[in-house]
Amino acid sequence: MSATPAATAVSNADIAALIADVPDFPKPGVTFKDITPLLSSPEGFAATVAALAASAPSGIDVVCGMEARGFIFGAPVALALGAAFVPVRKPGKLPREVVETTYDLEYGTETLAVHADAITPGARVLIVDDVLATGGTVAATADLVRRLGGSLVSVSVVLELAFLGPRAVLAGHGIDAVTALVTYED
Ligand SMILES: O=P(O)(O)OC[C@H]1O[C@H](OP(=O)(O)OP(=O)(O)O)[C@H](O)[C@@H]1O
Ligand SMILES: Nc1ncnc2[nH]cnc12
Repeated sequence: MSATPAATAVSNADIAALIADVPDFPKPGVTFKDITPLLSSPEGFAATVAALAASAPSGIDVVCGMEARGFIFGAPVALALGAAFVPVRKPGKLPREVVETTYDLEYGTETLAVHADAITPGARVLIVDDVLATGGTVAATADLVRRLGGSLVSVSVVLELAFLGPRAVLAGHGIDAVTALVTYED
């Protein structure tokens, strides 16, 4: 007898169908990938979290999720893996000592911060986010993880804008283990 979990009935193509293109947001020339229809689908959201968790190597101690959309997927993935969740936040939000870094986005610049004691040296870390665009956010988070002594073992995202070349950027930071559920080639 076999049973098919509900989550596996939803394919990555189904997940892609729940991501909407919004032209010229937040500025002309950018096509914004809107994940809110995916979040509105309990089956789609559950399948996405399950697929992200399934993509992780074994023995993950910490999942880092970046404010804000990385929290939506990172926290449930951490629960699914039995790992700690560490929020990587925009500046001025964390109440204790932080390490922080500033980097470029597809549509601006951003600073991210993490509590200085958030990661035990040697901890095996998975980064989870919704979108991999230029790769700047993941690279910045990897920098924070490493400054705290964490071992970044993998990155999992819902969608990748491959035409922006993020893999080369991440490879330049020594990050080769990257999983995207949905990839846009153009
Ligand atoms: O690969 P990159 O070029 O760095 O872009 C990807 C990042 O951009 C978005 O975050 P954003 O800073 O827009 O913040 P939000 O999650 O608060 O919407 C997205 O959630 C990723 O974190
Ligand atoms: N095109 C895009 N759509 C949604 N989130 C993004 N983050 C960076 N680029 C993005």
